[in-house]
Amino acid sequence: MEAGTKIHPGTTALLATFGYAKVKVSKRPIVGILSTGTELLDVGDELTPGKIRNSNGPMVEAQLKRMGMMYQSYGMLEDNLESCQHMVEKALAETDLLITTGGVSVGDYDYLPVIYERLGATVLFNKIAMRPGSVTTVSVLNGKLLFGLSGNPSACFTGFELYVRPAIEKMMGSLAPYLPQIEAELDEAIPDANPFIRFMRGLWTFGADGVTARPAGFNKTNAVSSIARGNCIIVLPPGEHGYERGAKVKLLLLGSEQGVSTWNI
Ligand SMILES: Nc1nc2c(c(=O)[nH]1)N[C@H]1C(S)=C(S)[C@@H](COP(=O)(O)OP(=O)(O)OC[C@H]3O[C@@H](n4cnc5c(N)ncnc54)[C@H](O)[C@@H]3O)O[C@H]1N2
Ligand code: MOO
Repeated sequence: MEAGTKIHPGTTALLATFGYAKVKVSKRPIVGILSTGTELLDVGDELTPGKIRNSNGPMVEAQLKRMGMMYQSYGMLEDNLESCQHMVEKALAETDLLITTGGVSVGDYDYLPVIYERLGATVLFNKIAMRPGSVTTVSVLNGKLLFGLSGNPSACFTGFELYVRPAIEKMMGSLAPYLPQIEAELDEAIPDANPFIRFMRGLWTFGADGVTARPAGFNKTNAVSSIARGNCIIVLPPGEHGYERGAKVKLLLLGSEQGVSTWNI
């Protein structure tokens, strides 16, 4: 088996068959997660005016778990420059890479860009011509990557799958770091046009017409329900027109937790 091959039940069986009880593997990096925002409440807290429960922290943890990764959570922090900087420094010292959510745009209380500057981190990019997740920022300090994901849940989710996931896979020497990609037909029109490439939470199915896909519900950047219902990301290239039903699109496939109700074999 080639170095960089993922060990799954089939490869485990092959190794066992040929007498390999132990093999050399890549070390899994430890990932730090920090959610920022004065408006954030813990999952178990009662909602109060102007507050919102922290869904990004648990979501990113679950995205890492789905990849089989280990993580260290640094919880939530209010938008306070000193305490956020202190926590970023602590987290960087204790982990191999750090994911932060929120506070990365141009608002008065968006402190991550200032923290990167104060720490002397090299910003690799701080704007991407895509929707959602345009504010996704990646910097590097002493060889450690800092992923500044958007606070908006759909943008945070997308930023993880498009940028964090392949980076972690590469760190482990993976030969196939990107989400699997297939082609499908839209079974619902997406009428609005967008000058930027869009990565839409979608739902793919396999039926009489082959593989078809549709948006997984309300698809705004602040939406959480479409992340919950989606099983793929529909890639919509930029343009002056929307997409008709039947249009061919590319899909990036997410985990396969969602089964089907019946088989038609
Ligand atoms: N002048 C400009 N303003 C903004 C731009 C721009 O280009 N120019 N881009 C907008 C875009 S697009 C996005 S996305 C947001 C992202 O800003 P941040 O990443 O700094 O995120 P926050 O402002 O901290 O939060 C955005 C939104 O998400 C909610 N949030 C934050 N953290 C969590 C969490 N852990 N769980 C659930 N929800 C969370 C937060 O309450 C806000 O509603 O910037 C735009 N502005
Ligand atoms: O980064 Mo913002 O999510 O493009 O919506």
